[in-house]
Amino acid sequence: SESDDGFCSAPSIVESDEKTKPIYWKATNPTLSPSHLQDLPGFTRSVYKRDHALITPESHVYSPLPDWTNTLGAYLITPATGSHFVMYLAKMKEMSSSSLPPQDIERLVFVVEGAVTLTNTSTSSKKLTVDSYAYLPPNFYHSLNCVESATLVVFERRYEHLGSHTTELIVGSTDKQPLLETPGEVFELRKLLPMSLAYDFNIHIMDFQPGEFLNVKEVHYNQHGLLLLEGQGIYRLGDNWYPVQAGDVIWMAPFVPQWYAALGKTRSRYLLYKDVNRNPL
Ligand SMILES: NC(=O)N[C@H](N)C(=O)O
Ligand SMILES: [Mn+2]
Repeated sequence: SESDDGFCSAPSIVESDEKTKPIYWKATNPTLSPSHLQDLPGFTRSVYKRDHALITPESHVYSPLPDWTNTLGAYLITPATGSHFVMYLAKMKEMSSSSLPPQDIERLVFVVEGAVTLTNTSTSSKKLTVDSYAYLPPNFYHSLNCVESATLVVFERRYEHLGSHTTELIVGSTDKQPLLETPGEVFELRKLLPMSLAYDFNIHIMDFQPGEFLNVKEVHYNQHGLLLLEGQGIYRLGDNWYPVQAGDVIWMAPFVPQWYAALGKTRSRYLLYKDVNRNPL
Protein backbone atom coordinates (compact mmCIF):
# COMPACT_ATOMS: atom_id res chain seq x y z
CA SER A 1 0.00 0.00 0.00
CA GLU A 2 1.33 3.50 -0.86
CA SER A 3 1.52 5.76 2.15
CA ASP A 4 1.07 9.47 1.39
CA ASP A 5 4.80 10.17 1.58
CA GLY A 6 5.31 7.92 -1.42
CA PHE A 7 7.17 5.15 0.38
CA CYS A 8 5.76 1.69 0.02
CA SER A 9 4.91 -0.06 3.21
CA ALA A 10 4.21 -3.69 3.96
CA PRO A 11 0.51 -4.48 3.72
CA SER A 12 -0.77 -4.31 7.27
CA ILE A 13 -1.87 -7.60 8.74
CA VAL A 14 -5.66 -7.49 8.58
CA GLU A 15 -6.30 -8.72 12.10
CA SER A 16 -9.95 -9.61 11.49
CA ASP A 17 -9.27 -12.37 8.97
CA GLU A 18 -6.43 -13.64 11.16
CA LYS A 19 -9.10 -14.98 13.50
CA THR A 20 -10.97 -16.86 10.75
CA LYS A 21 -7.89 -18.70 9.46
CA PRO A 22 -6.96 -22.19 10.73
CA ILE A 23 -3.99 -22.46 13.06
CA TYR A 24 -0.59 -22.32 11.24
CA TRP A 25 -2.32 -20.93 8.14
CA LYS A 26 0.47 -18.42 7.65
CA ALA A 27 3.13 -21.14 7.62
CA THR A 28 1.75 -22.37 4.30
CA ASN A 29 0.44 -19.01 3.09
CA PRO A 30 3.30 -16.71 4.07
CA THR A 31 2.82 -12.98 3.83
CA LEU A 32 4.99 -12.00 0.91
CA SER A 33 7.73 -9.48 1.48
CA PRO A 34 6.58 -5.85 1.16
CA SER A 35 4.58 -5.44 -2.08
CA HIS A 36 7.35 -3.44 -3.79
CA LEU A 37 9.78 -6.36 -3.34
CA GLN A 38 7.69 -9.35 -4.28
CA ASP A 39 8.18 -8.73 -8.02
CA LEU A 40 11.81 -7.73 -7.71
CA PRO A 41 13.70 -10.26 -9.86
CA GLY A 42 16.11 -12.38 -7.84
CA PHE A 43 15.09 -10.96 -4.47
CA THR A 44 15.13 -13.47 -1.66
CA ARG A 45 15.70 -13.45 2.09
CA SER A 46 17.32 -16.89 1.83
CA VAL A 47 20.93 -17.30 2.96
CA TYR A 48 23.25 -20.33 3.10
CA LYS A 49 26.42 -20.16 5.17
CA ARG A 50 28.86 -22.64 6.71
CA ASP A 51 26.98 -22.96 10.00
CA HIS A 52 23.44 -21.84 9.23
CA ALA A 53 20.85 -21.34 6.52
CA LEU A 54 17.64 -19.33 6.25
CA ILE A 55 15.37 -20.86 3.61
CA THR A 56 12.35 -18.67 2.94
CA PRO A 57 9.20 -19.79 1.07
CA GLU A 58 10.07 -18.10 -2.24
CA SER A 59 13.17 -20.36 -2.32
CA HIS A 60 11.45 -23.68 -1.67
CA VAL A 61 11.93 -26.03 -4.62
CA TYR A 62 9.45 -28.88 -4.87
CA SER A 63 9.79 -32.08 -6.84
CA PRO A 64 7.93 -35.41 -6.71
CA LEU A 65 8.95 -37.35 -3.63
CA PRO A 66 10.44 -40.64 -4.79
CA ASP A 67 8.09 -43.59 -4.08
CA TRP A 68 5.38 -41.34 -2.61
CA THR A 69 2.16 -41.04 -4.65
CA ASN A 70 0.88 -37.60 -5.68
CA THR A 71 3.21 -35.83 -3.29
CA LEU A 72 5.66 -33.00 -3.87
CA GLY A 73 8.58 -32.61 -1.49
CA ALA A 74 10.91 -29.70 -0.78
CA TYR A 75 14.06 -30.89 0.99
CA LEU A 76 15.22 -28.00 3.20
CA ILE A 77 17.99 -29.62 5.27
CA THR A 78 19.99 -32.72 4.32
CA PRO A 79 23.40 -34.17 5.28
CA ALA A 80 24.78 -32.13 2.36
CA THR A 81 24.56 -29.15 4.74
CA GLY A 82 26.43 -31.15 7.40
CA SER A 83 23.33 -32.26 9.30
CA HIS A 84 22.74 -35.81 10.47
CA PHE A 85 19.02 -35.51 9.62
CA VAL A 86 16.75 -34.50 6.76
CA MET A 87 13.93 -31.98 7.02
CA TYR A 88 11.44 -31.62 4.22
CA LEU A 89 8.01 -30.22 3.51
CA ALA A 90 5.67 -32.78 1.92
CA LYS A 91 2.72 -31.37 -0.05
CA MET A 92 0.32 -34.29 -0.33
CA LYS A 93 -2.34 -33.83 -2.98
CA GLU A 94 -5.64 -35.69 -3.35
CA MET A 95 -5.40 -39.48 -3.17
CA SER A 96 -1.75 -39.36 -2.13
CA SER A 97 0.29 -41.75 -0.04
CA SER A 98 3.70 -42.00 1.56
CA SER A 99 6.50 -44.48 1.11
CA LEU A 100 8.62 -45.97 3.88
CA PRO A 101 11.90 -44.31 4.82
CA PRO A 102 15.07 -46.31 4.16
CA GLN A 103 16.08 -49.13 6.51
CA ASP A 104 17.02 -48.07 10.09
CA ILE A 105 15.68 -44.55 9.54
CA GLU A 106 13.22 -43.09 12.06
CA ARG A 107 10.64 -40.53 10.98
CA LEU A 108 8.55 -37.80 12.59
CA VAL A 109 5.74 -36.15 10.67
CA PHE A 110 3.91 -33.02 11.86
CA VAL A 111 0.73 -31.83 10.10
CA VAL A 112 0.95 -28.12 9.23
CA GLU A 113 -2.14 -28.06 6.99
CA GLY A 114 -4.96 -30.44 6.11
CA ALA A 115 -5.25 -34.03 7.34
CA VAL A 116 -3.71 -37.45 6.70
CA THR A 117 -4.58 -40.94 7.90
CA LEU A 118 -1.85 -43.05 9.45
CA THR A 119 -2.21 -46.80 9.09
CA ASN A 120 0.11 -49.51 10.37
CA THR A 121 -0.07 -53.18 11.14
CA SER A 122 -0.41 -53.01 14.90
CA THR A 123 -2.99 -50.33 15.72
CA SER A 124 -6.14 -49.02 14.04
CA SER A 125 -5.89 -46.15 11.56
CA LYS A 126 -5.47 -42.70 13.08
CA LYS A 127 -6.50 -39.41 11.47
CA LEU A 128 -3.85 -36.74 11.94
CA THR A 129 -5.12 -33.17 11.58
CA VAL A 130 -3.29 -29.85 11.86
CA ASP A 131 -1.08 -29.67 14.96
CA SER A 132 -0.96 -33.48 15.24
CA TYR A 133 2.13 -35.62 14.71
CA ALA A 134 3.40 -39.16 14.59
CA TYR A 135 6.79 -40.65 15.43
CA LEU A 136 7.61 -43.82 13.48
CA PRO A 137 10.46 -45.98 14.81
CA PRO A 138 13.07 -47.32 12.38
CA ASN A 139 11.85 -50.21 10.23
CA PHE A 140 8.26 -49.69 11.43
CA TYR A 141 5.76 -50.42 8.65
CA HIS A 142 3.30 -47.56 8.18
CA SER A 143 1.49 -45.58 5.50
CA LEU A 144 0.24 -42.00 5.41
CA ASN A 145 -2.74 -41.50 3.14
CA CYS A 146 -4.44 -38.27 2.14
CA VAL A 147 -7.85 -37.98 0.45
CA GLU A 148 -7.89 -34.22 -0.06
CA SER A 149 -4.62 -32.40 0.63
CA ALA A 150 -2.11 -31.91 3.41
CA THR A 151 1.21 -30.27 4.14
CA LEU A 152 3.56 -32.12 6.48
CA VAL A 153 6.93 -31.17 7.86
CA VAL A 154 8.97 -34.37 8.04
CA PHE A 155 12.19 -35.17 9.93
CA GLU A 156 14.11 -38.37 9.26
CA ARG A 157 17.41 -39.64 10.57
CA ARG A 158 19.35 -42.83 11.10
CA TYR A 159 18.34 -44.13 14.52
CA GLU A 160 21.28 -44.18 16.92
CA HIS A 161 20.89 -47.18 19.25
CA LEU A 162 21.82 -46.84 22.90
CA GLY A 163 22.10 -50.16 24.72
CA SER A 164 18.91 -52.13 24.47
CA HIS A 165 16.58 -49.11 24.42
CA THR A 166 13.92 -49.13 21.72
CA THR A 167 11.44 -46.49 20.60
CA GLU A 168 7.76 -47.02 19.84
CA LEU A 169 5.01 -45.53 17.67
CA ILE A 170 3.87 -42.22 19.11
CA VAL A 171 0.82 -40.28 17.93
CA GLY A 172 -0.09 -37.00 19.61
CA SER A 173 -0.98 -33.35 19.20
CA THR A 174 0.80 -30.24 20.40
CA ASP A 175 -2.16 -28.88 22.33
CA LYS A 176 -2.22 -32.00 24.51
CA GLN A 177 1.43 -31.78 25.52
CA PRO A 178 2.12 -30.21 28.92
CA LEU A 179 4.09 -26.99 29.29
CA LEU A 180 7.57 -27.78 30.61
CA GLU A 181 9.76 -25.78 32.98
CA THR A 182 12.06 -23.30 31.23
CA PRO A 183 14.24 -21.95 34.07
CA GLY A 184 15.76 -18.59 33.18
CA GLU A 185 13.70 -18.32 29.99
CA VAL A 186 10.24 -16.82 29.32
CA PHE A 187 9.16 -18.81 26.24
CA GLU A 188 6.60 -21.60 26.65
CA LEU A 189 7.97 -25.04 25.84
CA ARG A 190 6.32 -28.29 24.82
CA LYS A 191 8.15 -31.42 23.63
CA LEU A 192 6.49 -33.87 21.28
CA LEU A 193 8.53 -36.97 22.21
CA PRO A 194 9.35 -38.62 25.53
CA MET A 195 12.61 -37.46 27.13
CA SER A 196 13.63 -41.08 27.80
CA LEU A 197 17.05 -42.27 26.60
CA ALA A 198 15.57 -44.39 23.81
CA TYR A 199 14.85 -41.22 21.78
CA ASP A 200 17.87 -39.65 20.07
CA PHE A 201 16.05 -36.42 19.15
CA ASN A 202 13.12 -34.34 20.27
CA ILE A 203 10.83 -31.78 18.68
CA HIS A 204 10.36 -28.61 20.71
CA ILE A 205 7.35 -26.36 20.20
CA MET A 206 8.34 -22.93 21.51
CA ASP A 207 5.97 -19.98 22.01
CA PHE A 208 7.04 -16.34 22.49
CA GLN A 209 4.74 -13.38 23.10
CA PRO A 210 5.68 -10.24 21.12
CA GLY A 211 8.68 -8.61 22.77
CA GLU A 212 9.86 -11.82 24.42
CA PHE A 213 13.27 -13.20 23.47
CA LEU A 214 15.72 -15.97 24.34
CA ASN A 215 17.72 -15.15 27.44
CA VAL A 216 20.65 -17.40 26.55
CA LYS A 217 22.55 -16.56 23.33
CA GLU A 218 22.94 -20.26 22.79
CA VAL A 219 26.01 -22.08 21.54
CA HIS A 220 25.67 -25.87 21.89
CA TYR A 221 26.74 -29.14 20.24
CA ASN A 222 23.18 -29.96 19.16
CA GLN A 223 21.94 -29.10 15.68
CA HIS A 224 18.53 -27.70 14.78
CA GLY A 225 15.96 -27.66 12.01
CA LEU A 226 13.39 -24.94 12.64
CA LEU A 227 10.03 -24.12 11.01
CA LEU A 228 8.42 -20.85 12.09
CA LEU A 229 4.74 -21.78 12.37
CA GLU A 230 3.32 -18.45 13.56
CA GLY A 231 4.47 -14.88 14.03
CA GLN A 232 7.59 -12.95 13.14
CA GLY A 233 10.76 -11.66 14.72
CA ILE A 234 14.52 -11.43 14.47
CA TYR A 235 16.71 -14.52 14.40
CA ARG A 236 20.38 -14.07 15.19
CA LEU A 237 22.58 -16.76 13.64
CA GLY A 238 26.32 -16.26 14.05
CA ASP A 239 26.99 -12.58 13.35
CA ASN A 240 23.87 -12.15 11.21
CA TRP A 241 20.47 -10.81 12.26
CA TYR A 242 17.57 -11.93 10.06
CA PRO A 243 13.96 -10.70 9.98
CA VAL A 244 11.92 -13.92 9.89
CA GLN A 245 8.22 -14.76 9.50
CA ALA A 246 5.92 -17.77 9.57
CA GLY A 247 6.87 -20.17 6.77
CA ASP A 248 10.62 -19.60 7.13
CA VAL A 249 12.92 -22.56 7.74
CA ILE A 250 16.29 -22.36 9.50
CA TRP A 251 19.22 -24.80 9.63
CA MET A 252 21.50 -24.37 12.64
CA ALA A 253 24.76 -26.33 12.65
CA PRO A 254 26.34 -27.35 15.95
CA PHE A 255 27.81 -24.39 17.86
CA VAL A 256 26.30 -21.65 15.73
CA PRO A 257 25.44 -18.75 18.08
CA GLN A 258 21.65 -18.52 18.03
CA TRP A 259 19.06 -16.15 19.50
CA TYR A 260 15.45 -15.15 18.79
CA ALA A 261 13.23 -12.15 19.61
CA ALA A 262 9.50 -12.12 18.80
CA LEU A 263 8.02 -8.99 17.22
CA GLY A 264 4.61 -7.87 15.94
CA LYS A 265 1.13 -8.27 17.33
CA THR A 266 0.78 -12.03 17.50
CA ARG A 267 2.72 -14.73 19.27
CA SER A 268 5.63 -16.53 17.62
CA ARG A 269 5.55 -20.32 17.60
CA TYR A 270 8.32 -22.41 16.15
CA LEU A 271 8.90 -26.13 15.77
CA LEU A 272 12.48 -27.18 16.44
CA TYR A 273 14.35 -30.45 15.83
CA LYS A 274 17.08 -31.06 18.43
CA ASP A 275 19.31 -34.11 18.81
CA VAL A 276 19.51 -35.31 22.44
CA ASN A 277 20.49 -38.22 24.69
CA ARG A 278 23.56 -39.24 22.70
CA ASN A 279 27.23 -38.63 23.49
CA PRO A 280 28.65 -36.25 20.87
CA LEU A 281 31.84 -38.31 20.71
N1 LIG B 1 17.38 -21.89 19.04
C1 LIG B 1 16.63 -22.45 20.05
O1 LIG B 1 15.48 -22.06 20.26
N2 LIG B 1 17.20 -23.45 20.78
C2 LIG B 1 16.44 -24.12 21.84
N3 LIG B 1 16.12 -23.17 22.92
C3 LIG B 1 17.23 -25.30 22.39
O2 LIG B 1 18.33 -25.56 21.94
O3 LIG B 1 16.75 -25.98 23.25
MN1 LIG C 1 19.32 -24.29 20.57
